[in-house]
Amino acid sequence: MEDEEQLCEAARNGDTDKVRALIESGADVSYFDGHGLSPLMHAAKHGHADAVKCLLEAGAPWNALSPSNLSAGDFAMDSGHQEAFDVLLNAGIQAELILGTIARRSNPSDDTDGDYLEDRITFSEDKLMDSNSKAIMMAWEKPLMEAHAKAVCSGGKHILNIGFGMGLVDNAIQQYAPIKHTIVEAHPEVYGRMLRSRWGEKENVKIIFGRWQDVLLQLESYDGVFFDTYGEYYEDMREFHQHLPSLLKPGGIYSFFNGLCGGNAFFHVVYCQLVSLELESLGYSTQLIPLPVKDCLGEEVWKGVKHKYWQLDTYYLPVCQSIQDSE
Ligand SMILES: C[S@@+](CC[C@H](N)C(=O)[O-])C[C@H]1O[C@@H](n2cnc3c(N)ncnc32)[C@H](O)[C@@H]1O
Repeated sequence: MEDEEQLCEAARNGDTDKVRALIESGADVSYFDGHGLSPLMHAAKHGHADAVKCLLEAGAPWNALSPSNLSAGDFAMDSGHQEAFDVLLNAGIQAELILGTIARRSNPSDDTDGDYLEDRITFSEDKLMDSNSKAIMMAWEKPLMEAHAKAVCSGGKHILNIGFGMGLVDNAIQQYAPIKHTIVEAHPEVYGRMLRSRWGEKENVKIIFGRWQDVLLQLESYDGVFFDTYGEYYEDMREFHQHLPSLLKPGGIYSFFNGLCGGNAFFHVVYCQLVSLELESLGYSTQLIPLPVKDCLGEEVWKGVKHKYWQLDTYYLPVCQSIQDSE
């Protein structure tokens, strides 16, 4: 048997001494066997936390995917192996904190947002699409947007929403009769549609047309802030978070669309933790409220949509507030 096949077998059996010896003799830790599984996936699937540690230390990629798009962390999670899961989660968080390989902008000149904002977009009753048939916003998210609106409106009557899209969250925010409801929208066609549907005439609404990055000086402090843009990266959201201390009043609530890595359950957990840690470093606590979404997401929803941006059964709605306020 090849060294790598032996490595998979040792990982599967939790024989850490053998795993170590094979690595020392040069076995490739990033090998995939005939089923497309790596030694790390075998160790994770069988809950051998020590073997998982050993393989990670030897450079096994924590985020490699099997042919069915599962990572080692998914295998540990699905089989209920908490210790192996925790080791992988920690490895994922550390790696993403340093490298940000999954959701971060890899090339600073790759300005997707710039392109998107110059694109033609298509409106229909149940979705808003970009020129590449990718969904900017979809009607199945309505209950989620209603829950976000409820959360951000619970802190007071001055509300800021970044990204109008289909106006689902803004319609829901209006139900709470805010004194002032500010909406920032950057796409000219979305903005045009807002004006045609008379959003600009509502007494309590102020529309600011432009990228949030470019209109920060026009913003004030709010009791509730919601962030949901499109065509941006995790890095942009992190940048937005740097402004929270001036955007959010004491006692205010912040929430954002939590679509981070919505195609893979384990990567999503990694990013939920990562964003919570990053917000914590800015002085905010994050509560993630689980909302089941399986029932509103049949296959037919995605007809004609190129990228299925959400594939998980549960949505975790973030509710963030200043740690001082929550104490
Ligand atoms: C996912 S949609 C928002 C959906 C909205 N939450 C709803 O309930 O319908 C994202 C919106 O953000 C806008 N957008 C994208 N980048 C932006 C930016 N940098 N600043 C402000 N708006 C932006 C897009 O044009 C789009 O209308």
